[in-house]
Amino acid sequence: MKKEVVIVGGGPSGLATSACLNLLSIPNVILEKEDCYNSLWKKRSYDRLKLHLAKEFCNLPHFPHPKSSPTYIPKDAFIKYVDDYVSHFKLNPLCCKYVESASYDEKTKTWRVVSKDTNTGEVDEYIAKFLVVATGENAEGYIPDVPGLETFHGSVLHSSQYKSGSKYKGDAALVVGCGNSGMEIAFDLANFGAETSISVRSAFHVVPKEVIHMGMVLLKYLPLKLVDTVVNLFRGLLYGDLGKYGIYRPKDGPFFLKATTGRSPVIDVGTISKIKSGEIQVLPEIKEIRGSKVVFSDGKSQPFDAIIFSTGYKSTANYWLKDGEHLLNKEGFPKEKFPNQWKGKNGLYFAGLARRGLAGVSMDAQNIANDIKKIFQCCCN
Ligand SMILES: Cc1cc2nc3c(=O)[nH]c(=O)nc-3n(C[C@H](O)[C@H](O)[C@H](O)COP(=O)(O)OP(=O)(O)OC[C@H]3O[C@@H](n4cnc5c(N)ncnc54)[C@H](O)[C@@H]3O)c2cc1C
Ligand SMILES: NC(=O)C1=CN([C@@H]2O[C@H](COP(=O)(O)OP(=O)(O)OC[C@H]3O[C@@H](n4cnc5c(N)ncnc54)[C@H](OP(=O)(O)O)[C@@H]3O)[C@@H](O)[C@H]2O)C=CC1
Ligand SMILES: O=C(O)C(=O)Cc1c[nH]c2ccccc12
Repeated sequence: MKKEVVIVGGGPSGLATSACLNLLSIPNVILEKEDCYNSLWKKRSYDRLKLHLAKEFCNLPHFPHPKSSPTYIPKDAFIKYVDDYVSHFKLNPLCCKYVESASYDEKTKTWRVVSKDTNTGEVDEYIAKFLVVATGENAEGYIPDVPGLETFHGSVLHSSQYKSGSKYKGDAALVVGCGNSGMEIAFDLANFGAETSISVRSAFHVVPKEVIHMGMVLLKYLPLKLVDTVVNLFRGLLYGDLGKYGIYRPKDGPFFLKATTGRSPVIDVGTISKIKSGEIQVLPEIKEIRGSKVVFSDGKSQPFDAIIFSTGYKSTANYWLKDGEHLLNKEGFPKEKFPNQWKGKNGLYFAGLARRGLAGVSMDAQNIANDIKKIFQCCCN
């Protein structure tokens, strides 16, 4: 099948890019491997999830969140917002289309995209001038290779499979990893009456959402380092020194780290108060597993009924994008740094790989559509 633009991935990035292209009357198709679009939010996130950033920082292009919605939008309302986005822009993502490969043909100067229908096994081939990689930063859950994991007697899952703590009441549950997922899942488990522990490997920032909001607003007027100083001041006043609870702060500030490494500060949903009260136990790095016991880096061990690996995600763009090594690093992210990371070569684009959340998704979609429009006009005139 010949298409002008093939977009791989029907999450917010793919949908936003398609909407921007539709507005410029550029034909495009979205291929999504799951049986629904926006699958991360619909199928791979926990029940109590809310947007961590205020809604003004989470708009998709040309479609602000309704005035009536709360500042911090719950998961179901965000799913509805994306459903409304799809209806409003008359998007038509093709679901159950798993993209197996995409390669560039120098001779014809086109992309050849091969997809397989996950229901029928039918293979389709698309030939396109432009290819948009929109498979996301969170395409696959990552679980580290912990020695002895296969011997564990209890249940093991990744944070993307966790829904709620309701079935863990009374269980000893260990959360590994203290990013936003781990810290919120630990809070949820404790709320549902699990005996909860969290394993912490390195230093991280933890900040209340109101302080992050203040920081995001200040960033419009003040230099980043100054904003970090103000944020750290508030954080210190609100939490004090968390070192005695096993939580240490990185040397660089939260917004500096976000901008330079993409690592988000942890936005506290109440976990710190449960750590301070002893309801959640902080443990060091996990070293190995022996049956029901988990051994930590300080040599101590404890039995657990369940381990929830909240150890992050992997981009999978490298798996299916052939000869992408010169543009993608081995983690599957563009080598080019923000703000130039969205544009590849030969009509290749990356949407949603800037580590800047939904605001980054929105910028990428608009940049990509406008760039394609420019090239499209040149070719057609
Ligand atoms: C738990 C969680 C909470 C988050 N909360 C926020 C937040 O509050 N604010 C914020 O700004 N950001 C947040 N993020 C960041 C998140 O990355 C964005 O919200 C958003 O979902 C990114 O959209 P995306 O389309 O780039 O990626 P995704 O939503 O991951 O969509 C990618 C799509 O590509 C599909 N796909 C993958 N591989 C293939 C293939 N080979 N063939 C076909 N289809 C494929 C996937 O099935 C998926 O549907 C959160 C992330 C997580 C994990
Ligand atoms: N409501 C919201 O808005 C939410 C947003 N998110 C966002 O989704 C994205 C993914 O978040 P998340 O799922 O938390 O993943 P992250 O990548 O942010 O965090 C992963 C955590 O796992 C740790 N880790 C990784 N490998 C190991 C290992 N081998 N041993 C021990 N610890 C390890 C990391 O520690 P180390 O620093 O040492 O590598 C880190 O603490 C982020 O951008 C996050 O902000 C997530 C949840 C909710
Ligand atoms: O939820 C995330 O991880 C995001 O990437 C959203 C985001 C974009 N910029 C930020 C600055 C501080 C905290 C979160 C974000």
